[in-house]
Formats: sequence, structure tokens, C-alpha cells
Amino acid sequence: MPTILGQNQYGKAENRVVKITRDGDTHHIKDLNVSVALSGEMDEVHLTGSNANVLPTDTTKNTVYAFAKEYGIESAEQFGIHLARHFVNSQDPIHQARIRIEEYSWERIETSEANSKFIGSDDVKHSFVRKGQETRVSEITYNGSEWQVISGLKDLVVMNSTNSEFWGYIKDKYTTLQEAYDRILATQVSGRWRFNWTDDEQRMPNWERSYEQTKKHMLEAFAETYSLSLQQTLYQMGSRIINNRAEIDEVRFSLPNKHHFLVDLEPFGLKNDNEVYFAADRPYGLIEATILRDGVEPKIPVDMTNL
Ligand SMILES: O=c1[nH]c(=O)c2[nH]c(=O)[nH]c2[nH]1
Repeated sequence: MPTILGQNQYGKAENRVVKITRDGDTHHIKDLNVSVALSGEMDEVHLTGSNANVLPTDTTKNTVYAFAKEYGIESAEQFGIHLARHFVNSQDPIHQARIRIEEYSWERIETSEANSKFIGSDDVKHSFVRKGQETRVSEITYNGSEWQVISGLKDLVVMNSTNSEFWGYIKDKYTTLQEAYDRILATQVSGRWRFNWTDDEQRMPNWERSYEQTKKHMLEAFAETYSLSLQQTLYQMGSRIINNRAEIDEVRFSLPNKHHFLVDLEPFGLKNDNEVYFAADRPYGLIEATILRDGVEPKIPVDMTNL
């Protein structure tokens, strides 16, 4: 039975590229998910197995990272135009390039005036929260006499583009991790906090204001902590809440370490001066801990996935 090869395309999908532009100590982020699809004279590779017309998908991936360095990422559109033009103009067998780009937007974490004075600058210029609302969660339990209220949030994505190090850890025969003295620290915060209000008769917290303030303290602690580990940052976020919110006795965080690896651009004759990163989605480190007011019993479940 004769068969016909129909439409076909190929390339590397979902190249996660993060570009940090450093303007003094003010940093700017571009965070893209870039998918490349090429088509052209590709009959042979499908029909006979000859790869003579195939630019490897691996090369298309490398090109994305190299172009982030060479041309910068002014906008997704401008970046996509550079890539598409390059693939079509540089390789005769490639007649069409389709570049699809998703862009994740980031906003700066604002720190309050008092804290800014405390850290001696107007604002933290390297701390960001990803746009798009987090999910706010709560769990209310009542047994006829006592209340337990736990509130929290999930899917709040934050990043520090500097002021994070990780070194001095155990090295055994399986350790390959290089010590880091200036790395990106990024996480998707899942946090729960338990109120000490248990009784109708007592004054009830202002739940809305409490949430806003708790989130603010948590974000400020993330932005202002010079981090030697995500564990240390987590503890600072929790204790900042306990110290500033009298209505909360216990905080638990589950923080995935969203790793950003510097891309090796040396093979392309380019220097990567802490600018172009590969944002890996898995596996990830998972750092979890509870922070308690002194003398208080822990009640937030260790596993918060169903909370
Ligand atoms: O902040 C970190 N804590 C760790 O425990 C850890 N482990 C690791 O490989 N990287 C990191 N980073």
C-alpha cells in the first residue's frame, strides 16, 4: 500500500530560558518558555532515514540560550523574530520556522518604608513575585466548643536574582553539586498558618487584614533575607510572621527549590556572566518546616497537600 508523508515539523519544545539583566543592583527578568518547530525538505529523514537535512533539535535548544545572551530578550516577539529568521536564513532545507513563546511576568516585591530604611536602601531591587494570583486557602474546624482556623496560600511564585548562596554542605562520594556564592533562589510558596483564636466569646481576628499583612511580612522576609539556604529563608519567613502577627501561633511552609542552572555558553564562544539560566521543573529540592510561637503545640499536619 503506497503511503504519503503529510505535514511534518520538528524542533525542541518548551525551552525554559530565564534572562537576568543587571543594571547596577537593579535587576530585570525575562522568563520565557520557547518552542521551536521547523519544516522544509524533510522527506528523506522520514522516508530513508538520511539526516542530511536535519538541524538537531538539540541545536535549536542551544540557539535559544545563545541568542538570549547575544541579542538579549527585549520582548518575546523580538526574540522569536530573531530565532525564526536565523533558522530559515541559515539552513537551506529549512523553509519555515514557527516559534511559540509563553512569557511569565514578574513584579517587584515592595518592601515597607520602615524595613527599607532598616536595610538601608529604597527598595529591594532583585526580588520578584510572579504575576497571577495565588490561591488562598483556609480550613475551619469546630467540635461544638472549640474552633481551629488554619489559613494559608499556595502557588505564590517568588524569586531573588541575587543574595543567595549555598556552600559548606556535606560532600560524600556521590556529591557533584558545585558550591554557589551567587545563585538564583526561587520557590513556589505553599504556606499555612494557625490562628490562636479558639472561642466565639473572644475577639475574632480581622481575617482579611490578617491575610494581607501575613502575606506582606512573608514576602518582605523573603526579599530581605540574605540567604545561605532555602531552609534559612523559610525560617525567616515564618518567624517574621510569628513576631508580627499576635493572632498566629504556628506557620508551616512547603517550599520547592525551583532550580535555575547557568547555561554553559562557552561552546558557542560566549561568556555567561550570571545572565542566562535554564529553569528546571523537576526534580526539585523540597524544603518543609514548621515555625512555632515558643511554648505552643504543633497542630498543622506535616503533609499539607489535602489542607
Ligand atoms: O537551599 C538549599 N538547601 C538544600 O538543602 C539544598 N540541597 C541542594 O542540592 N541545593 C540546596 N539548596
